[in-house]
Amino acid sequence: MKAVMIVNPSAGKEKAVSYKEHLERELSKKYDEVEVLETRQEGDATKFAIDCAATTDLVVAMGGDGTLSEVIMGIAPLEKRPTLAFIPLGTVNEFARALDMPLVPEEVIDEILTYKPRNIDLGYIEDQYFTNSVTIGTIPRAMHEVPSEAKTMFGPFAFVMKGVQTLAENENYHFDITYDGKHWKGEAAIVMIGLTSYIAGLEHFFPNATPDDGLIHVMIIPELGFSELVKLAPDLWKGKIMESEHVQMLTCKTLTVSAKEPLVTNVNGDEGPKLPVEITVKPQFLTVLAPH
Ligand SMILES: Nc1ncnc2c1ncn2[C@@H]1O[C@H](COP(=O)(O)OP(=O)(O)OP(=O)(O)O)[C@@H](O)[C@H]1O
Repeated sequence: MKAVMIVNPSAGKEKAVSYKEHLERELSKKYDEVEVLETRQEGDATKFAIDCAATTDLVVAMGGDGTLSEVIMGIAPLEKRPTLAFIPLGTVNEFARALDMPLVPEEVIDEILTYKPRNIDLGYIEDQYFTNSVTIGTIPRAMHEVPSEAKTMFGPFAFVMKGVQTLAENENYHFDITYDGKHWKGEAAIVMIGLTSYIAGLEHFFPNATPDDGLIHVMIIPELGFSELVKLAPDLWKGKIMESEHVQMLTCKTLTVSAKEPLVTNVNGDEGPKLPVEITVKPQFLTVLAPH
């Protein structure tokens, strides 16, 4: 059996290289051959994943959510997809959180051979696969403006601070949403779309979502005045935002989103395609190693 490690040496405060040998040793206990490939630039992880897919049983992405997305972009379209594993070295690590993995890389490496294969859903937006979230509106626009030094210093909190600040700016967009043949039209500040319970590192965003339920979960958040925002913030932290009278929740398998305004999506924390977009879910599409 063969395993391939795809390592982004620049990820997570550049600690990837020090974990590399540890993981290689661990995988060698089970796999006859372990190959280590280091990325140098954007696109390498996708290319490596495509090149090795036909001849490997396991691909391990070692980096942040960006590296993971690149590996998934490589293997998802293939007919024969190797099993995927992930060592979380990024700032937010939405995917690891959604799968209940420890966020300490050493722990994941120590436990990886005990993890079980689990078939998880993938989302598909235009020509791109995603594991966790698509966000549209004020917060995602602000996410693209968070400087990388702030991400390094404050981690997910940097996104939350920027998000709350932006919500209070009172911007609204005119959305037109079709979901499984039904229709929603109205003004909103943000549309959050998730496959799992986590968005931007916040647990319980979609408390009922599991990574393999075959559903797209949607939350539509209207424009909020400062006082409403202050009232809503604790609910957001406690995972009770969906009980708020202010937000609208939907679940579906296919979704199209357009808006009067020229908005750009944020896919798993990175800039994604412009509206209009079509989003579908590919149920239990990818096999990943997870703690349970
Ligand atoms: N050797 C390299 N040097 C610099 N950048 C690289 C290298 N290899 C890959 N990259 C790019 O680094 C980008 C960021 O990687 P990734 O998201 O995995 O880590 P991160 O930024 O630390 O994590 P997070 O996004 O969670 O903060 C990827 O989009 C990838 O294309």
